Amino acid sequence: MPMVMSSRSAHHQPSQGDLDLLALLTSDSSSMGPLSGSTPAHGDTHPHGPKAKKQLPRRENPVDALLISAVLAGSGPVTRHHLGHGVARPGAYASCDEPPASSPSRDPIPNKVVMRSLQAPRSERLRVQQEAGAQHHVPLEKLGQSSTSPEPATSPSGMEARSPKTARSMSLSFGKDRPKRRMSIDPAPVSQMLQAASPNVNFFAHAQPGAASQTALRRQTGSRPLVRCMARTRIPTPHGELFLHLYHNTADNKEHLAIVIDPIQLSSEDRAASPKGRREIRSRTLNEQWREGETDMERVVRGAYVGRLLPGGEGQASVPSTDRPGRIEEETEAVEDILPLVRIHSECFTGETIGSMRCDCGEQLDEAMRLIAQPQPLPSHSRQDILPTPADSRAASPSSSATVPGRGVVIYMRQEGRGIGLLEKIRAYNLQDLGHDTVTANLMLGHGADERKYDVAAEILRDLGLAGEEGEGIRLLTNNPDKVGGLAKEGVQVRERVGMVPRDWKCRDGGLGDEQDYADWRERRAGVGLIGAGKASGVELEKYLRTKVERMGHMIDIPDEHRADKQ
Ligand SMILES: Nc1nc2c(ncn2[C@@H]2O[C@H](COP(=O)(O)OP(=O)(O)OP(=O)(O)O)[C@@H](O)[C@H]2O)c(=O)[nH]1
Repeated sequence: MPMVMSSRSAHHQPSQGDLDLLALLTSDSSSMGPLSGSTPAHGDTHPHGPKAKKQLPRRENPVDALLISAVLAGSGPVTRHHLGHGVARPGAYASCDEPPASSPSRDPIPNKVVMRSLQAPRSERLRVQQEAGAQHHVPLEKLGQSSTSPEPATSPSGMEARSPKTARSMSLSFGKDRPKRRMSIDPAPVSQMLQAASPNVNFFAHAQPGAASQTALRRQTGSRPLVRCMARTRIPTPHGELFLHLYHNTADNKEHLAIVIDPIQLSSEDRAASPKGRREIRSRTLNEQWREGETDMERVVRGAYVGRLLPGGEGQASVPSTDRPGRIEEETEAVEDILPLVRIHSECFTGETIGSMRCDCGEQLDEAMRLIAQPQPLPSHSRQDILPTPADSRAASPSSSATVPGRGVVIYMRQEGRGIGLLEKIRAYNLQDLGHDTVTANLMLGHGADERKYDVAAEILRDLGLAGEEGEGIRLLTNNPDKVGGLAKEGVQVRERVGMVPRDWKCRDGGLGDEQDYADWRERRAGVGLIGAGKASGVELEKYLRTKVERMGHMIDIPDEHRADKQ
């Protein structure tokens, strides 16, 4: 109901209209006639006549007569929206449209009913909020030192071995001119800054949306796709701590991953036990400065730090050099070291997540991580006939002086179903249940036997400094000749291939000893899912493995008892 009150007299004599209105509103009757003698409402140019309302709608809610009286006795033209602050007294908020109470144009009104608003208008509250925010706000450049300052030419090598000239200690909270404060003290501006810096879409799509521009990006680098490590974080696993890296690229919209096992980055014991001159496995694109004025806090949150982060964030991590991250510059003499062990692993939801035993993908992922994390004999001490024991794999540091901490990476490619995707793989499984093998099922669905490509994986290796262009090269964990050829074609130096033997075959043919070894394996199971778990086995797995060898040329010998002609 409109509550524009009739004009009031300066002495607060209620008009007849006011009294009529009061009587109407407080009356119990539902059949009142038109108001008699009412004066027009404020601003209303139509006197009561044929056009005037014959009846006012019945109010369902009881009306507080005292409230109405108070308004009538009070101030000037007021709507109910302004009711709360229309009657000014010092300390209350004045009517929005009227001059302030101190204005000489306003007459003091004796005996006015005082109605104080406990809440300021929204605009006023926002203004106060902003002022308060500004007082607590720390400029972005103060949130950690800006990364625009020149980096030392030398790069840090790790948390304990770092020298002051190679690594600059970092306060995660504030600049040097302020006393150190924990970053949790002031979360609001930090989160604003981090949210503004968040790359929540594909980096390359964000930078230049559209397929055409992605093609243009590729042209800039020849035929090679661009990759960028968007973030990295430490993950503790049954195989030790590792760093998970997430990549964007220009070739597809998938988020490929790199699981980096490089214990010297996190453990001083492993660093001491490693050959001098061992280079940390770090992403070049992650370590780069991404924009002018990027703060240390932004870099830390995306994982571009050296060392280990601790609660409070102070004193342990440092910002890496952007030119040659992770190298121990003081070491000039080349010292013999193991080559990084690399696995290019293709996503397999069924095998890795729900424990399918149609394939050995889950076991392979676990086995690859286990093998990379194991202490390794130096090449000159290499004893191919001795396989490390499960006890070795549990040990945090090398079990003998002839071994050094392992290192390497699993590149986890989102190429589900050998590149055909999960939907098509599920359909292929139904064909397999009808008796076809994995290759035939793919072909029947109109796919290639294997549709994977290795260009993005090669670029990720290059980004991690593992493509071998600077002399090192890798050992590749695979039985698949296409992987070796695919990476070599992309310029990766594969110095050695290391076979992946299914655990079931190892246990049975004595390669790992006997069932007792397998029992040990099960014992060390500490993770959830298949990581840290045992072996996959079963008739369907046997068939799958045989197909890989017999139809896809995988370079592994089928044990006698598993050959089809022996069954
Ligand atoms: N299309 C199809 N893909 C499968 C099937 N079983 C597993 N995969 C996929 O195969 C990929 C693993 O590749 P494999 O050929 O088993 O092994 P590989 O990686 O080429 O070879 P290795 O390096 O020796 O292990 C994963 O992407 C799985 O999702 C299947 O029956 N059909």
